[in-house]
Amino acid sequence: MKRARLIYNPSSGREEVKRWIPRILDTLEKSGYETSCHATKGQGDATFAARMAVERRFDLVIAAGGDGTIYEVINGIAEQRYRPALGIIPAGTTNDFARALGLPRSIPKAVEVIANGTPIPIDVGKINSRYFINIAGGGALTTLTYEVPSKLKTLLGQLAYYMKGIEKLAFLSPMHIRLEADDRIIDEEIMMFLVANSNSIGGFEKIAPNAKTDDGLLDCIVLRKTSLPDFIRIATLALKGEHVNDPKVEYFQTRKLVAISNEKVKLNLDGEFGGTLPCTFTALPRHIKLIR
Ligand SMILES: Nc1ncnc2c1ncn2[C@@H]1O[C@H](COP(=O)(O)OP(=O)(O)OP(=O)(O)O)[C@@H](O)[C@H]1O
Repeated sequence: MKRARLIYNPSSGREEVKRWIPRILDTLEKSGYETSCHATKGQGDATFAARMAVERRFDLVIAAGGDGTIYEVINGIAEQRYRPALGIIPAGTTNDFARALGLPRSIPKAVEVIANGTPIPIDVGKINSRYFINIAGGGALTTLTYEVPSKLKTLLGQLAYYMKGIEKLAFLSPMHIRLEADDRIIDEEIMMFLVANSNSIGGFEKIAPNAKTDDGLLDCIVLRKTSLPDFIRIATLALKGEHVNDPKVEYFQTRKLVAISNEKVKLNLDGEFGGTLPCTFTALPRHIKLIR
């Protein structure tokens, strides 16, 4: 039998994944996987567990949780020479990456996909010595995702993010950042920059409309200095993917992006705190095999 390691975060989303474990194990067994489980205990544990699964040569690693759990699992696998196939069970609050890939958001259906799907290569973003699979960013509002307490997400789901977003709007301010891409340099005050591997970010499904998870490119969105009303107007356009034509927005694709600032710009990697600038983003083309 093939061997699978299920790494699940019992605190993700509405804390539902635990009750599905017997069903998950049963479905995987029927499709030929002998599966063992690891429940994460806190920050960094999913990375550690994924690294162990690589060392022990598992055929498949399944990340069950939110985008933060997937991020941690990716960071345990991406740097290794042997990289098991990856399965995703979306059990978080926003589940951006699962949404971008069109994976079912119901836990039993997602397990069926893992049991019967095929491994497809996908790109991974590298930033200094860390990895991200969906989205990275810096500047105003990008600290939002890791500032929302887990308990509030359990209680309110995605609404918890919107509440925090509204609270943070009052403190919106630009930062001077220099961005060096393959074909351009932006060196000015900006509100935020995003570097995307997929088109779904924070529940907005058209924020990087040309992004593909296997094109070896990073999709960058830069929002220039704006007033609060302009910011809200552009966020509204972003719901329909129309923000990319706005003069305040620069949208481009690149293989590499260098970001530098004299200010303390915090980075967000797949929703988690990822250190501060300076940094270099690169795309690792088709680096991980994802079952879908
Ligand atoms: N047993 C645990 N108890 C509390 N927190 C945990 C536990 N295991 C992992 N974590 C933390 O959970 C965070 C990741 O949560 P995850 O992204 O999976 O779910 P979420 O935050 O509900 O969903 P989303 O990212 O979609 O909003 C990580 O910061 C990790 O450190």
